[in-house]
Order: sequence, then structure tokens, then C-alpha cells
Amino acid sequence: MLADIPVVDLADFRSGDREKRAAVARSFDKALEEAGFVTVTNHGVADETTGTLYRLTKNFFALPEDVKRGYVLQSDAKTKGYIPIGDEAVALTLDAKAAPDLCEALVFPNPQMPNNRPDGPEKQFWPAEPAGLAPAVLDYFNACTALSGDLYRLSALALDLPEDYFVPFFNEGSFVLRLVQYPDQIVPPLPGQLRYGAHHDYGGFTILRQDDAPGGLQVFDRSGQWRDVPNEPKSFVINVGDLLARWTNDRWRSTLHRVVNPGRELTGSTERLSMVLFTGPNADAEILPLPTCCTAEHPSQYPPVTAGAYIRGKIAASHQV
Ligand SMILES: O=C(O)CCC(=O)C(=O)O
Ligand SMILES: [Fe+2]
Repeated sequence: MLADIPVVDLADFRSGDREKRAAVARSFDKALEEAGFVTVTNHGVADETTGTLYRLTKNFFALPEDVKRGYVLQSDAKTKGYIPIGDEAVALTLDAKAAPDLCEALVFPNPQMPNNRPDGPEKQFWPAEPAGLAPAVLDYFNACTALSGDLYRLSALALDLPEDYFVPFFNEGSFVLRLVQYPDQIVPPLPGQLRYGAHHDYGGFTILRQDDAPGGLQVFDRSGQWRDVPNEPKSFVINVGDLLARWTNDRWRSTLHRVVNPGRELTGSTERLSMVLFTGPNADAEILPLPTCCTAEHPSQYPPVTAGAYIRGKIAASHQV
């Protein structure tokens, strides 16, 4: 069954008058309160930007395994570079005994930061092939960080804060792009093994470009059922991570989700590629429940945490396989 994920058209927020913008903010707020997930359309990311990166990423994952393994970073294998199948089990973040996820990933930290640039001092994680991958990643990052800026301005309106409230929290924001391929499953999965195990995202908003392929994203809804997330053409799925849920004093929900296996009866290719951009505040930002989300009836539920340390702790847990 399909999950009830509201669709919010950002056109009126991006170019509308005050009233129209306020109306978008109300629907956004309601979606994140009820589902923790929202699908956005008219988001400003050009189809060509997304399409070019999608095509080049497919070409990267089609390279021989030993070439791809050349981009595994021994020093920093969890947060950048190539992550082969078997190296991650995301459900371990929930203390489960989880089998490795059936996916391979290529991870880029924010290339807008000098150390992470394709010509920067730590450039080993930038693949030399396929040609054009680096500029495509840069274009995609620029487009998605602009969308992220809009999402946090919209959030400020939704949460009764000044529109630029979140801007200083993201001037050195921790944006991470996870390009992930779920291959065809020639060998049946182990009992309980999934494409990506049940987990919460860790940080702020996640901006997800889904593929129209079987074996996809499911959310655990409020009635306690796993439901499929619909795939609207040309849209992005946005969801709330744990840190943002804390920040809003749990007004917005960080919803459990997973990526399930395709049915074994399917005959054609079931390969699925997702482009996942995690947004998070500056590493040194102190995050504590927003004043507009705390009332006498619902006082602050959380002590402050430092954003970078909080997110690093979750990433470390997901790689203890
Ligand atoms: O591939 C997907 O649809 C979702 C992936 C995901 O949940 C994640 O990378 O955190
Ligand atoms: Fe996720």
C-alpha cells in the first residue's frame, strides 16, 4: 500500500507574495508534523542537472569492481569515497543485529569546502572516470544546496521564526551526497537482509531523488505499517533527520524508513539508483530545541548537542559490521 506523503509545490514559495508563501509554509509544516516526509515539486533543480549526474553515476557503478575499490578510502572509509556491498548495515544504528545492506555507494562531502574540492588536498575520493563526473557532482551540489536554503527559509516561516533564522547555522553546513546503487539480486538475500535496513536519518533534511524501479523506499507510518513511498516524476522526497526533530522539540518527526528487496518473481532488471543529499548544520553548531517549539505544556525535551559530534556518532554505529 502507498504511504500518504503530501506533495508541496514550491513554486508559490519561490516566487509568490506573502500570503502564498505563508500558505506553502503551513502545508509544509503539517506534512512534517504528520508524516515527517514530504514530496516537493517545482523545486528549482533543473532536470538536466539531475539527469546528467544520474547517467554518469550509472557509468561509475558499471566499472569493474577492482577499479571502484580504488576509491575506498582506508583513512576515512565511512564518510567519503566508494563503499562496497557488505561494508555498511544501517540498521545497526538502532542496535539491531543487522546483516549488511545490499547496496554500494559513492559518497562526496561538500565540494564547496576547500578541502573537498576535486583539485583539493584530499582529492583521492574523486573518481577519474567516467569523464565529467566531478563537474556533474559540483552542479548537483550547487542546485541542491540552493534548494536546501529554500527549505530552511520555508522552515523558518513554518516555525514562526525570522525567515533567515537558519542561515548562520548552514554557512559551513555539512552537506553530504550519497550516490547509491541497489544491484539486481542474483543470489537471494539472507533472512532479514534488505537493500537498506530500517533507520532514521541523522541530521537535518534529506533531499532524495528516487528511481522509478521496483524494490523501493518504505516508511513506517503512524499506524505501525510499512508503506511504499510514491514516486512523483521530477520531484524530490524530503524527510526530517533526528537532529532536526530534536531542534523542533519533536514537532517534526524523524520517521523510520528502509529500502526493501524487489520481488523474486520479477524477471527484468531491478537495479535502482538513488541520489541522496543529507543536509546538516555547521559541525560546531549547538543545537537545542527552538524557542518557538517549546511551551509550558510541551517544554524543551532535549539538552543541547554539537551537530558534528552527534552525526559522527551515528555514522560510526552504522559501519560496525
Ligand atoms: O534509496 C532510498 O530511497 C533511500 C536511502 C536512504 O534512506 C538513505 O540513504 O538514508
Ligand atoms: Fe535514509
